[in-house]
Amino acid sequence: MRCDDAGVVAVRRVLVLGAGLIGTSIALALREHDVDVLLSDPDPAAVSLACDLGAGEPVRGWFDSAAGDDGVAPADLAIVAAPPAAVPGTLRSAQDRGVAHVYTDVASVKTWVVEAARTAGCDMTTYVPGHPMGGRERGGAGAARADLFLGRSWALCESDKTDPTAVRVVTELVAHTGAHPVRLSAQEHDRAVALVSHAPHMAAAAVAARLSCGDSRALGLAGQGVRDVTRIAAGDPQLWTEIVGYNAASVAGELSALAADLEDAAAALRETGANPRRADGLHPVRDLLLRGQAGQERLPAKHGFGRDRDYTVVPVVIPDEPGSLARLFQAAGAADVNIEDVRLDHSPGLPVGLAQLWVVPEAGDQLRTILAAQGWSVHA
Ligand SMILES: NC(=O)c1ccc[n+]([C@@H]2O[C@H](COP(=O)([O-])OP(=O)(O)OC[C@H]3O[C@@H](n4cnc5c(N)ncnc54)[C@H](O)[C@@H]3O)[C@@H](O)[C@H]2O)c1
Ligand SMILES: O=C(O)C(=O)C[C@]1(C(=O)O)C=C[C@@H](O)C=C1
Repeated sequence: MRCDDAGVVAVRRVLVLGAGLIGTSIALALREHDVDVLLSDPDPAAVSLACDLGAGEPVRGWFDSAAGDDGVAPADLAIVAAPPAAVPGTLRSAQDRGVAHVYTDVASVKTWVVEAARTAGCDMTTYVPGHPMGGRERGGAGAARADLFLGRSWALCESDKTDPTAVRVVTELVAHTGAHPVRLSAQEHDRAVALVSHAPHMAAAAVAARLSCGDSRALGLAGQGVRDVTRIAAGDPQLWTEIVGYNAASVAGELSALAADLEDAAAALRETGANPRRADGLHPVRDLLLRGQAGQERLPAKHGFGRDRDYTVVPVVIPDEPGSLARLFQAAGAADVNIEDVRLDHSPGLPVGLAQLWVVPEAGDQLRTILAAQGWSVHA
């Protein structure tokens, strides 16, 4: 790490402890800034996949060479990217071995993690508790993306014990990922994420859980609405049980308020079902819908100074038959267009699906023209 006269730090070497979705995504973003990244994980397959994806180099064995035992200098920063319950122990062990000058974590809950770290005897001066507000419903290194945090908020929950240089180092990390640092206390953080992340996750799970009772004909009618509302319900139940369990009181409060709103709406609908002519019967329903619309409008489009990487989406209707997606990819490849991302929507029973190809804007028109000329059903 270099620190100039103005106190600006340069992070050169980072150790990522936990090569899953978040650890590998951070590593990929750091590699784009030529930061040296070492990766470690109790699961060797996770490290191997992350390294193959270009996220960095493996630390030999679990912590081996980063421990300083064999003369390797401590990293500028160690990032604990493990599930919340594992953070305090991993941090303490890393600090005991002196693997880095500064430490941070990415756990989705902060009050419990910080208290547990303190109780475990961690050095709180070099530790900056953090939480990037970018993620996905799929875990593991295979789901990692370098741009996962672009334009997102990244909570930093330092205390008055935290060394200001440590905060500067972690702020530099956040800047490398394209995220925007938001400084707040661990308690403020946990109340905020109960509202904007943890309760929404439980609500999505509740909606998705209803689908497990639906018959397949009903599910066959599913459009984009239910997919939008339930996307995050695909997240890892083990991880999310930990997350909401460590933020229990705040999440419970949000869920009770949500349940009360839904119960009011259900009561009004029951009443309307029984007395369809009562003019004011649907007032609670309309009120909830209006408040819902107003709440949704209050969400900032994106936070911070960064802009999401611009992509053009090319929607193509493809037949639901073996090899059609492969042929579509081949056609894009032959047109020399790189597919940055792909989304597939397909309702069971329908003979076609919708493939949405994400490409850089300058390639969009070219891809549309070439695919259409080859007979693909390309849409605007
Ligand atoms: N998934 C999200 O959208 C999201 C977003 C922001 C923050 N987070 C937080 O990031 C952390 C990691 O979540 P993820 O989604 O990357 O999960 P993940 O399952 O993709 O990866 C977690 C990795 O941690 C490893 N691990 C387990 N115990 C460990 C230990 N003691 N030391 C080091 N590594 C260990 C696992 O082997 C796994 O590879 C969690 O604390 C989570 O709360 C998740
Ligand atoms: O976009 C998603 O898939 C997420 O769920 C990301 C999300 C969230 O916004 O709630 C989930 C958990 C995190 O701790 C941070 C971000």
